[in-house]
Amino acid sequence: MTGFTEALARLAETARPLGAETVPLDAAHGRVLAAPVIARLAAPRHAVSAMDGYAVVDAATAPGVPLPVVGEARPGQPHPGPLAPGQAVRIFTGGPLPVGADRVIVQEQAQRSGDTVRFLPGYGPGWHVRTAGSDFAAGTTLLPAGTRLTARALVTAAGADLAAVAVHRRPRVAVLGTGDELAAPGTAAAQDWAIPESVTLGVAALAAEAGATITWRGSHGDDLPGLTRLAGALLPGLDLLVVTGGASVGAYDFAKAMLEPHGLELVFSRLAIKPGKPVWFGRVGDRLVLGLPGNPTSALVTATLFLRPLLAALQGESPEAALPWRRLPLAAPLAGADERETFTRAVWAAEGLVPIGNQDSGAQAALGQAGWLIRCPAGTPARGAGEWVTALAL
Ligand SMILES: Nc1nc2c(c(=O)[nH]1)N[C@H]1C(S)=C(S)[C@@H](COP(=O)(O)OP(=O)(O)OC[C@H]3O[C@@H](n4cnc5c(N)ncnc54)[C@H](O)[C@@H]3O)O[C@H]1N2
Ligand code: MOO
Repeated sequence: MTGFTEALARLAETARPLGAETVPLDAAHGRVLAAPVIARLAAPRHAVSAMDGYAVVDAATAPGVPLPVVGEARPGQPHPGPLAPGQAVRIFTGGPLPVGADRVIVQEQAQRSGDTVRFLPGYGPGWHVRTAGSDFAAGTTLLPAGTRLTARALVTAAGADLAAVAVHRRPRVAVLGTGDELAAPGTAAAQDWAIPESVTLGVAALAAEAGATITWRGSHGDDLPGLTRLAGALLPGLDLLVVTGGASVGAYDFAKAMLEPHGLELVFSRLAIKPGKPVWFGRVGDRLVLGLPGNPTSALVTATLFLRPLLAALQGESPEAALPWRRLPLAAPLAGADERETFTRAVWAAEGLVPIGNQDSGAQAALGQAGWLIRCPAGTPARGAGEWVTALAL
């Protein structure tokens, strides 16, 4: 069986970034840059005031000495002329510093009387000037390619005076659940032996959160010819097909078999991880296919561990960035791992991580509570409260 780290490496090698498109900044939130953001102008463009007050020539200013106020500077509206030593200009935050001025004294330290102003003793020490280019110079690379555009990064891109950015195309993803027993949520109670089809909803939501466009989501019974036809219909419009269930060794596990007539080439199959042993990944031509177990907890844990990095790689982002492991303390004992690397579901209590009591890979109630996954490499012994572990937010 293949280990977790090796499986992730093979997945990252197989997934090439999708092509680029240009989108306006309004539509760029959450997208991954295909080209760097380079500043089209400097910020600030000119020396500006950082406070509301008076611009002066420092060497010609002293406490208590009245200075004539010769004009006003506001953001976007400079004082037209230069400032002579011994003069002051009323200035507001962001206003351009008049030529000749080198300092701003805040208005709380000023006494204005008609057209003159005098300053209180101890008006220093701040000069309150942002020099031209002190944030960034024109031509500076502000965000490298591969950056996901967060709310914060959008401010940087807009501040660089870009109207639009080049980003990788969103992966087109279909999520197909398999199983005769599956019924649409809300309809299972009325059918003998049916269970609500819960998994594709969560997997599709996780994929959408990671930047995918969900082109199709649904389920199909365990009928090999029907599944083969459905896969054939879905694949041409996709970058990635995610199949849930039918991944194990049972007589009705058709997830891989349905793709064989379409030319499935497996990259890995069966992993030394718990949960998630039946996870598999492959290619059908230039389409990718990821198989997740049908058990709900297994499916969502393995979607976190494999689908998130896969979608990151398809969007030109580092796959490692999709799994930000952290070192955190335990607040309760943690069982050890056998020969399979184990991912234990946990919650965060005030003092640290507490493993959830029900670790069944078919669980749905415990899955809804779990906020963390604790990673235990194969052969890790049991650990106690206060020890530190590697964990990932789910
Ligand atoms: N003899 C063996 N049996 C099993 C093995 C094995 O190695 N040898 N592996 C086990 C492991 S581990 C897992 S995980 C499961 C996963 O099997 P499948 O991926 O083939 O999943 P299914 O059999 O289709 O379903 C398992 C379980 O989950 C329910 N399910 C499936 N799809 C959904 C869905 N969309 N929504 C809600 N629930 C779903 C299904 O009804 C089953 O109860 O295999 C073990 N067996
Ligand atoms: O590997 Mo299965 O996902 O343990 O239950």
